Amino acid sequence: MSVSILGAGAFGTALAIALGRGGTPVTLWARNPETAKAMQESRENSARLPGANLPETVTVTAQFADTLGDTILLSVPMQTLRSLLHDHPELDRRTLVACCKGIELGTGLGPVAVIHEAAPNTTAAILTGPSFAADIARGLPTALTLACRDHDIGKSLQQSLITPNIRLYRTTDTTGAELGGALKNVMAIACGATIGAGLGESARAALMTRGYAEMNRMAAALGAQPDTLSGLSGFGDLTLTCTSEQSRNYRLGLSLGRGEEFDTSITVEGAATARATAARAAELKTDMPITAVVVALLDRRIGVSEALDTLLSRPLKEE
Ligand SMILES: NC(=O)C1=CN([C@@H]2O[C@H](COP(=O)(O)OP(=O)(O)OC[C@H]3O[C@@H](n4cnc5c(N)ncnc54)[C@H](OP(=O)(O)O)[C@@H]3O)[C@@H](O)[C@H]2O)C=CC1
Ligand SMILES: O=C(CO)COP(=O)(O)O
Repeated sequence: MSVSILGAGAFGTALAIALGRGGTPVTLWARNPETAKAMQESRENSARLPGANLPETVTVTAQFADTLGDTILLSVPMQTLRSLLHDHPELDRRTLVACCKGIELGTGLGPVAVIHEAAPNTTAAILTGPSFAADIARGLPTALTLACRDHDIGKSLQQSLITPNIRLYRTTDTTGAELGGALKNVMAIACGATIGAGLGESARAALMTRGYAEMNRMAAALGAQPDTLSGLSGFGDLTLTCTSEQSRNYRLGLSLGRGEEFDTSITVEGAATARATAARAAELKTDMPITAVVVALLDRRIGVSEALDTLLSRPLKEE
């Protein structure tokens, strides 16, 4: 069994290291030939995941034709997933596992739905849940969710993708799994902004809890199974991302709260996802006040204190 990983960013590289360390032959595809050559020679991704060595079982290449292994993981940012599939029609008719977390701007779709649209003869799955690339690469223990609507293919992927430090739980609810991974990033921006502005940990706990309720409302509106969001892909990842400075989404929030600039070259999925989700929520007439406030913060239409005031001044209701 071989695995190909398309996208040699922090997460793709970390997954390659974990799988390769477990003895699986891995081909890691970087779109930039110079990046691929440097990684293949130095056995490190110095730009995105410095300090983690690639095992001998991992080959890095920019030749797309070399990357069509038994199992294909797509580890590119959400807003580039459709163009990757469009540029490589040979990915159709295969089993593809999305490793990205987000909602597509313009369509309001998550990764599995985008794969189904762009490569209609594909079996799509998603690997999601709480894990920082650096933790995976260091061999620290993690537990993730593998979601695939086809039960048998999901079972086989679960077997192929476990590693000594990645334990996988399985579900057929791809809608719930992809929503949890996408929306927790929006909540992490809100929580980072709250802490950055010095509004305190009590406010963060309130935001996480009400954010979780908001995530569940959207999940219900889109037909997800009611308990999926209480698992690793929802509650688990929300907890990790809203409380750790390792999270880029949380760090963007911190910068907003402190009134500092943030490096726009860093992948922060929650920004586009907040906008895409706010638009989808309006269509579905689903109340998502924290998401709306995050969009207003990102657009610099309001500051953090005003954002919290907006949330606290909403009509009183039952929990
Ligand atoms: N980092 C983490 O801890 C985790 C990340 N994820 C998710 O993984 C996904 C990827 O994030 P991450 O790896 O961290 O991001 P990075 O910013 O580290 O890397 C993104 C990678 O995607 C590549 N890329 C961008 N656009 C394209 C494209 N059109 N075609 C091919 N490759 C492309 C980039 O290539 P180039 O270098 O040439 O620009 C780069 O290698 C995100 O959805 C994220 O939420 C999930 C769990 C943990
Ligand atoms: O998804 C992640 C942890 O599960 C990584 O979070 P960030 O993209 O915010 O760094």
